Amino acid sequence: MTATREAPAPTVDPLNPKILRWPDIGLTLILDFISEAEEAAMIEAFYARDPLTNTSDQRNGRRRISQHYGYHFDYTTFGASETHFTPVPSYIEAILPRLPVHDCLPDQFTVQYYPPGSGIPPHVDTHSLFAEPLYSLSFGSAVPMQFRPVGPNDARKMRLPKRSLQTAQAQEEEEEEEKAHNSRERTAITTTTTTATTTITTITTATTAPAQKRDSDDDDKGEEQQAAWDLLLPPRSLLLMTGASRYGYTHAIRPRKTDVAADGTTVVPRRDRYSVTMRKVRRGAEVGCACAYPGVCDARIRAEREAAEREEKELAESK
Ligand SMILES: O=C(O)CCC(=O)C(=O)O
Ligand SMILES: [Fe+2]
Repeated sequence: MTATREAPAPTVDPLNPKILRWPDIGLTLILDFISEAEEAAMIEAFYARDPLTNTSDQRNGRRRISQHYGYHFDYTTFGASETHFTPVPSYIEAILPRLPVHDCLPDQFTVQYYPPGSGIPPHVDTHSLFAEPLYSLSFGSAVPMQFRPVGPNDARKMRLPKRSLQTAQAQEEEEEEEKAHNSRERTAITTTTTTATTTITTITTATTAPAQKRDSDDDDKGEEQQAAWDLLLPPRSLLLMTGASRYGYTHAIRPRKTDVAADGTTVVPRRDRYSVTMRKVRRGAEVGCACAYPGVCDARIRAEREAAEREEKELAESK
């Protein structure tokens, strides 16, 4: 397993020591964003909707479970559905006025439960479909989130003609299985739907046969992986991703049952962790992206593809 560096030192807000910033990449972490009472209410609300009657199975299966609120994503129009809307629970509504970016309030919410051993594969939340600020509110227990600047390998893989569509959960299971088989890994990027309501572009791991020769993928992965670092997300903290951290970094939660503490030796068992991902869905003419990371920008990749198709058609017609 590749050792991961700790997050670079943040800038602490001079007026509020609970606000930590990484201004060069647009990342902010606000500690104690919600109270313990709010946290308890959120956990209760999660189980009220998903009683997990088969809890031991869930735990053994180490499956992430998602609940969706607000506007759903419509794959037929490639935009927000105006008809498919799940009312937003009051415990989420209550925190909206407290969010730091007032002119772009989220309207799509994913509550996720991560039993120990579960995670979310490295991904860049789709650029064109969600507005810039992405929020993740953590509750239940702390977990390290792994950030990694995207590299040429990510861009190359995102342009592979064949993309497999599978759920992030299925990928996680695959990852787990791969680990269990103790095989070597190589990277592959697929476009992934977490559910019918959100899209994330995922950089996932796939297995090569143990006997297979090392290829450039492995080398690329090694290089890119070297730049990865872990940011511990304490319970009740709010993470805000904008700029580079939103458009030009992957983020992931490794599917592990334990983590190594900052001292480098203490093994910390994972506990139940929950999060609320909050995004604003782009609509109509707002769908698109002009970020500084065309390599991993779905809007640019789509435009490239359309241009290539046009060219091909023109060529065929001129024959
Ligand atoms: O659980 C989290 O904190 C992050 C989830 C996430 O990255 C996503 O839903 O896109
Ligand atoms: Fe994400």
